[in-house]
Amino acid sequence: MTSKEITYTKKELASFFRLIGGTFICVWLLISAIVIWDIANELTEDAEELIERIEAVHYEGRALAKNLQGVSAAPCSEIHRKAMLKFLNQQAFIQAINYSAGNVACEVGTYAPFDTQRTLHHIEHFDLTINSLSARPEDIVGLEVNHGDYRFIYPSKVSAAFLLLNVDFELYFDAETVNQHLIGMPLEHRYYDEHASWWPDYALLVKSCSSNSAYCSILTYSPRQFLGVFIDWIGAISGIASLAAYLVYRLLKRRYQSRRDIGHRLLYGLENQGFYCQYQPIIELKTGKIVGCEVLARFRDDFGHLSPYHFIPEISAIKQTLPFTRLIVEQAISEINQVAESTSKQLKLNFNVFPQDFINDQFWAFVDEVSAKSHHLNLVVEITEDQPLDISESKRYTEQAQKNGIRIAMDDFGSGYSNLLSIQALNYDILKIDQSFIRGLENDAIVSSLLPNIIDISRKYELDVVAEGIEHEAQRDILIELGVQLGQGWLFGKPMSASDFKALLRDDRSE
Ligand SMILES: Nc1nc2c(ncn2[C@@H]2O[C@H](COP(=O)(O)O[C@H]3[C@@H](O)[C@H](n4cnc5c(=O)[nH]c(N)nc54)O[C@@H]3COP(=O)(O)O)[C@@H](O)[C@H]2O)c(=O)[nH]1
Repeated sequence: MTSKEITYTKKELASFFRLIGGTFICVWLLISAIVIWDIANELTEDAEELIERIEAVHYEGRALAKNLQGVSAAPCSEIHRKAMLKFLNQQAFIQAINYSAGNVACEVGTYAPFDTQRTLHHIEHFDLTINSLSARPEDIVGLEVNHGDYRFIYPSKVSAAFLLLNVDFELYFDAETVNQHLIGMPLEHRYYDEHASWWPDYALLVKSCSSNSAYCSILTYSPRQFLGVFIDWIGAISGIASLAAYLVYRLLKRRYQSRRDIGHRLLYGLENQGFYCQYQPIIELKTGKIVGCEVLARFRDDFGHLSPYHFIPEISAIKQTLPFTRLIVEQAISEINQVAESTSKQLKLNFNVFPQDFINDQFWAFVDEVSAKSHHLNLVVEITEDQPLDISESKRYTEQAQKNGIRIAMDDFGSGYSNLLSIQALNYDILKIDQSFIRGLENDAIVSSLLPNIIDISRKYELDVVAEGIEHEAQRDILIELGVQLGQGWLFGKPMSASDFKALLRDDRSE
């Protein structure tokens, strides 16, 4: 994985999930609008269809009645029956004609007697009788229409037209003087008996009136039906959305976890200002004068700070020592060169190098390049022998660096692999005594008893000595007595920002 792929922080994850939530709500609102629009469309079509059917029945019955009234033969005579049969054959819907007046009765066509009859209202000399209109189409027997002494029987498929899908409807006659309910559920009575008053009567209502006649229909979609459709949609969408959200969550979580991994944090930090510099003053012990500083790298990101003891070995493990050192040194030179310039001082700038980079041409090419720009600085490369050094290789680079005015310090002398052989072979300029020798110096700690010998060695090899980790004045005084020229430690200042270091330099009255 490259560092470019690792881009998720806690904040980014939160905004990502907000985005998913927002998208989900928007999609849901859009779908809701589409569903409502679709249901309203369907209702309108059904309402219009209902009107068309009732008009077709109305006109056919009316025309037939007119024709039959023109037959002058005696009711139920042979001629009358033949005429009824002839007219019946010309009808699109009517299935049977029944004549009944006084004690004369006859019929033509196929006619199944109705079990129950519900007579609807008288409209324009028309009596509509719906028989067994029920919610189940297979129960419908038919539709019976009365006109004077004639009765027309329509087949069940015509009645079925009134049983519109799954919606509540009302068909009514809306003439100037009459407003007559025909079939269906009268709107004004709907739900009032069955439901609590807070429950709305309908969620959607569509009205359609004929342009040829006074028939009108009203179709409504009850809240329950509406809810049912939504629940189906919610189920489907939520299922898909939950699955998608879960997959995205897994993906982000995996990335987030890998992002928390220290190696990834450091890689990301190298490209995104995760590292910054602090400076610890280096002091001339006798005078207290600040002669320079050591740059110490720091790291922080959205997950918090990491100690150098934690990230330095990791930088080495992920093979980023050179890019890391370049980043730190470039930043330090830029900041401290400015400090030196503004305080008119020539300063030592000590920086640490990994042993594996010490024998790398690229590293030295970089040092040459930056030293040319650092006019107010004397660069000191500190090398820790926490890994064995290839002495013969290192010698070549040490000599070249020294020719270029760069001084070489052995860091943390007395710890790691640092040894006397290396001092002899590598021609160092400076020896930095590890702080373990300074700790307890004022109390005659055992390790401190080695100090005079270390100082003798440094004299023998003409090395400057810097004592690290000086915390107390007593330690400083003993070191001065032993002849140590330079030192650093909390007594003089903890690692600090460039601006604090500048302020410290300005306050330095030791000169
Ligand atoms: N290759 C690089 N190594 C680096 C770099 N920056 C830091 N380091 C190495 O990390 C180790 C830990 O460093 P740090 O936590 O910054 O500790 C240093 C000082 O803060 C600390 N110190 C200084 N004075 C005192 C003191 O009086 N008391 C006390 N208890 N601690 C003190 O000691 C560390 C000094 O570091 P060094 O002189 O280099 O030994 C450490 O090994 C750093 O080298 C980097 O940029 N590159």
